[in-house]
Formats: sequence, C-alpha cells, structure tokens
Amino acid sequence: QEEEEESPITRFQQYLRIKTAHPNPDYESAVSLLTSQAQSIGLQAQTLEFAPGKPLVLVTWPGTNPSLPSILLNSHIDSVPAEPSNWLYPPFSATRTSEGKIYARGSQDDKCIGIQYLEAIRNLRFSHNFKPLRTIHISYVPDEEIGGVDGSAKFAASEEFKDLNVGFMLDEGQASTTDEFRVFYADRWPMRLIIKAVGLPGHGSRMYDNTAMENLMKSMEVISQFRGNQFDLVKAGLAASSEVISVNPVYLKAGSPSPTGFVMNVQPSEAEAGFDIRLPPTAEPDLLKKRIADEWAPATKNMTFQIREGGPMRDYMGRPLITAANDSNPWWCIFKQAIIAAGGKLAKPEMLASTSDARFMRQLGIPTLGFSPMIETPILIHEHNEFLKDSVFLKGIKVYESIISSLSSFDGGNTFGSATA
Ligand SMILES: CSCC[C@H](NC=O)C(=O)O
Ligand SMILES: [Zn+2]
Ligand SMILES: [Zn+2]
Repeated sequence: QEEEEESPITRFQQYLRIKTAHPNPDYESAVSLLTSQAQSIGLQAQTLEFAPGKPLVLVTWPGTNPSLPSILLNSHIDSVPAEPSNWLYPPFSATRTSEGKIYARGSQDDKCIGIQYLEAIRNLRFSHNFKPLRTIHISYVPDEEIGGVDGSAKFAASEEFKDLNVGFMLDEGQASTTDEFRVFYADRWPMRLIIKAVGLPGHGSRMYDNTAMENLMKSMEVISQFRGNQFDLVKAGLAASSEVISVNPVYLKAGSPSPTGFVMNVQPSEAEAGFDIRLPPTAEPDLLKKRIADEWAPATKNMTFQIREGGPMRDYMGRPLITAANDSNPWWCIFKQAIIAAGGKLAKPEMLASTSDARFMRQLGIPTLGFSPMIETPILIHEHNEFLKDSVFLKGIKVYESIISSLSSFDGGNTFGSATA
C-alpha cells in the first residue's frame, strides 16, 4: 500500500491511534505526538506535570500584545475505555470508511478539537499570515474522564496557570444532530451518593420488618419516584435534560446468590446502592441533602449515606458558576459572530448534562464556553462505534480559524469586568 501523505486527517488519525483509554492511558506517546505537531507549526510546547505520570502539554502562540489577557483552548488527552468486540472496527484503529467516517474512541470526545486547534493555527499562520494580538494557549490535560483531580483541577490552581493570565477559554462541547452548532455555558455538578441499609439477618422463608433489603428497596422506590418526576419535566418539554437533577443507580451490592453453598435462604444484614447524581447550577444542594437524609436514607430505617460532591475531589468548590451567554459578555458576542462569519448557525446555548473541566476555570471567574464543532453528527460520546466524519472534522478547522482569529484580535479585554455571574 502506498504511503498516505500527511494531512489534517492523517494527523488526526495518528492521535486517535494512541491508546489513551483508562485505566492505563498512554500519556507519554500522546505528549510526544502533540509536542511534535505543535513544533511542526513553529509553536512552543512545554510539558507540565502536576501529578507523577500525568503530564499536561501547553502550547503557546505569543500575541503581539502579550500584556492582554490570553485565550486558552483546552481539551483532554484521556478517553473512556472501549469494548472492541462491540465495535465495527478496532477502537484505536481510526479506520476511515468509504463514506468518510473515522471510527475511534476519542474521535468525538475529544481528540477532534485537540487537533483542530492546531490545524486552524497552522492555516492561520501559513495560509493567512495571521498574527494574533492576544497570546493563544492550547492545553492538553490528563484525567478529565476520571474527574480532573490530577489534571485540570491542579492546573487551574497552579502558579503556571495564573501566569497565563487567561481572559477567555474554550473547552469541549458535544455533537449536534441538526445543522446548528451547540454551545455550553455551564456544566452540571456531579454528586456521588452511596446509601447503606443494615438490619437483622434471618431465614429466607421468614417475613419480618426492617430487613436491610426491604429498607433499601423502599428507598430505591422513593428515589425512583423523584427521578421520574424530574424526567417528566424533560418529557413534557418544560426543561432540558441538563436543567433537571438526574439520579441514576450505578451499582447495587447486597447478599449472595449462594450464602449457604447451594440454597439462597439467608436475608442479608447489609445492602448498599450507589447513585450518579448531577445538579444544574440553579439547584439547591442543601435541599437535596435534606431530602436524602429525610427520605432516601432515613436513620429511622437504619440507613446511612455518604455524599461526595464535585466529582472525586477533596474539597467542594462552592456553587458552580455559569458563563453569560448573552450580549452582556463581549466574548460571547465575538464567539457568536465568528461562527456566523464561518457560515455556521448557532443553537440556543445550553448547560452541559455531564461534567467537563470547564468547571474549574469558571470557578476562577474565567468566562468559558464548551464547544465542539460537529453538526449533523450522532452523539456518540462514551458509546460503541464512536466516529466522526472527515468532512465534519475539516469544516471544524475552518470554524476554529474564524473563532481563533476573532478572539485573539479582540482588543477590549481589559476594560470590562468578569463575564461570569
Ligand atoms: C464526575 S467528574 C467526571 C467527569 C466526567 N466527564 C465526562 O464524561 C463525567 O462523568 O461527566
Ligand atoms: Zn470529553
Ligand atoms: Zn468523556
């Protein structure tokens, strides 16, 4: 087979072929690939390491006025795992079909944007001879998929980050099934809930009150009711799915299928369930906590619970902040105009149903939008057979050329206040 010439698509495929899936992401290979791609367009790339074995690549294109707050373009290096037996093509093969679909874990989430940032800059620099007024940084962070504790959280808290003087940031978004690009101005807040019930064990044939299983099952019913009510708001069209509180059971642990060896005749003394909860920034966490204590895991039923907020993080970061997606925020206006200038349409701004690294930067007061330029594309993040069409990928580069040139040319950044509320 003849060797394919280097192109934006082949550079995307090279990145997709690096196995960056948890639990053992190959960060080292990704760092060396990203560094060499950045250097090939004459950009400086440095590697920072805030936790051992978890490198972060920071690429910089200096502006002509480096005293202005900079633009940060973020993406994460890591991916969720893939089950190869459920895929049409091996998940790290980056196979391109005759229809132009490029199959790979990470093709939508979010290696596409990582390469598009660089390709857009490559074109601005070499085809358009563009010179940015503001400095542009690109960050490639580890560990987003597992909560960002050793990635974006530490990066955002670092001296190095402070020195970047970031005025505006773009992070990942989600594909759009229509012809309108989607943009996200807030993330839902993750909360991890574990509820436990204890009770007296007993013979499998006996009916008695307050077994651990019975009390856990009753709690599950109450929680399920709450979940149903939230979901009904979505089904009735009264709220977007990212605007309600989601509660989904993710594990159950109790008893044994063969406690006595062959017969299932022991009612267990402990039962436990885990839930993934996401709260929109508008929700009142204290109200939910009270509900959990009173109704979902009542002490009167020998139940206890544990909550971990903000994902797997040591400290709760306070209430999540949102970025103004309206004309009060000049960055928003520039962003919107740049999409239109690139011939694109923008959907009504949304909250992200899941959670991204953008939350760490919003907490610092940095206006941050979630955006991945993929229209007419099925949403396949974390699913089997994740793919992105080559034409969509290439169009995304054009969109970023418009966005990056507009944002980095904006000269009024020191004169307005924080664009977060
Ligand atoms: C709970 S913090 C983990 C972040 C993760 N991000 C993408 O899927 C998520 O579960 O939303
Ligand atoms: Zn992602
Ligand atoms: Zn993801």
